[in-house]
Amino acid sequence: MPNVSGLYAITPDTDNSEQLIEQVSAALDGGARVLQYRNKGSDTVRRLWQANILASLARSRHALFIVNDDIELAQAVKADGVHVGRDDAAIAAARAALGPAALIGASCYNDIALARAAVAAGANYVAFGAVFPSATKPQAVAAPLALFAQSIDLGVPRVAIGGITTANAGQVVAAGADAIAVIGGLFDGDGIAERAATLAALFD
Ligand SMILES: Cc1ncc(COP(=O)(O)OP(=O)(O)O)c(N)n1
Ligand SMILES: Cc1ncsc1CCOP(=O)(O)O
Ligand SMILES: [Mg+2]
Repeated sequence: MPNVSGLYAITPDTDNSEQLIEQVSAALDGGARVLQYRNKGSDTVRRLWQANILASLARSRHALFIVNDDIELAQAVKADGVHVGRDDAAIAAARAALGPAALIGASCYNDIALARAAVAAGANYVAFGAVFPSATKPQAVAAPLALFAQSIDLGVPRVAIGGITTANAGQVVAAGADAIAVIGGLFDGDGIAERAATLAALFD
């Protein structure tokens, strides 16, 4: 089964679909290997429309497409998988709905025991964060980079998230993260393809 590694782009939450498509195309052109659709603000119709377009964009670039939180939306757009956190569906429920081939990612915050439980429950990758303060999610719990050295034996890819930029991503990769999940540090401002290429090259 393909799994997550390298640059993991997460979409900014927006109703502006035209701009979103341009931004995501640039991130994929730059080398993002995984794309997560994360939208908590738009209505159901727009979310379905955006997710469908982004799923085909990701597919055309051979990148994995993951939907945040929403199992039904992941099913509707034939996503590669879903990402769930503590306020979302249980891993077992996601697996039951999406089947054995789906990629299920689990947020584990700063908690290795939670990561071990997530793997035991069938998660295909885990995420630790926020590894740096995040303007996108300022209330996120702080997670030390040491978690990556401590979780080498987990047996699934470990994704870092939170406040990652081209300036600090090298530290995260050096700490042992298998992938870096980025919103603001990738999508804020012009030059998305260039930033994506810089971030992706850290895994070469
Ligand atoms: C790759 C990745 N890691 C962590 C999260 C955060 O998930 P969660 O804790 O459920 O918070 P929300 O993103 O739903 O606000 C993620 N989405 N992706
Ligand atoms: C969803 C999420 N979970 C922890 S931090 C975060 C937001 C990541 O966004 P950014 O890369 O802009 O800090
Ligand atoms: Mg969530």
